Amino acid sequence: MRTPFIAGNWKMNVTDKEALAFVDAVKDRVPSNEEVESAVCAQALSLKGMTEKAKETDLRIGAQNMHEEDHGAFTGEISAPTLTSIGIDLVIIGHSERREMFNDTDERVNRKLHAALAHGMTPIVCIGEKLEEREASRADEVVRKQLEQALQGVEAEQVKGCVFAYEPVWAIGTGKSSNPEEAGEMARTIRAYIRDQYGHSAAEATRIQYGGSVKPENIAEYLADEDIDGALVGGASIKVDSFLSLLEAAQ
Ligand SMILES: O=C[C@H](O)COP(=O)(O)O
Repeated sequence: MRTPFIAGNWKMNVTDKEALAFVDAVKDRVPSNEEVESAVCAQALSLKGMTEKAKETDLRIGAQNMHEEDHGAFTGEISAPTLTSIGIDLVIIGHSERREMFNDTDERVNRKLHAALAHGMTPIVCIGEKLEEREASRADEVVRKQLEQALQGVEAEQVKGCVFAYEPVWAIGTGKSSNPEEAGEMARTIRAYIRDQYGHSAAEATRIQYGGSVKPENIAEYLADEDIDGALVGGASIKVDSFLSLLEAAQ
């Protein structure tokens, strides 16, 4: 039985002051990790302060991205050793916005995934098709290829600790959520791929989130599917009440 995992991805929408106030407001109200795991992924600047406030609570703080190298001349980037040194062990990798706007190619996603695993971090690996790919009936093929490339050289034991977020690009921030049946079918495609490549126990341990216009009103429909183990939520994770409602619906 996989514990549901609800992660907020605030993108660039929450200031440091707001981020700290959010942690203060939710930290004693999130469910226990045995029931639902909860996390928020914030801008890098806020991570240290948030982590200090969330210490000894069941709210996990994560990064939205990191560089694949441990150090070097990469102005403006943030590394896994820097993140782990302040207690961050959760990171989103390959979000479609980064794939689209910041050159996160499949190859870089793979390198970032290796870096996260090498530093003992939990990666949330984002995969998902664009609208034209779904309309051309290529969604499965696109997602399988993203998975195959992201996981090059990753061992079965490591796959167990990965979280995969299926986020159809056309459903992100648009209010047009994927219907829960289609999202469930894709979660099964992802799990079947992992079973074929890495075996039954990796497939059973891996958690698969759905992301794309998830809200308190629709999250239960996704979580009702036995292959959807949580959600990666953008807009609806920013307000305290909305975030807590998402967690409540997952309990
Ligand atoms: O990472 C989260 C996704 O991009 C979904 O964003 P959204 O819930 O605002 O559609």
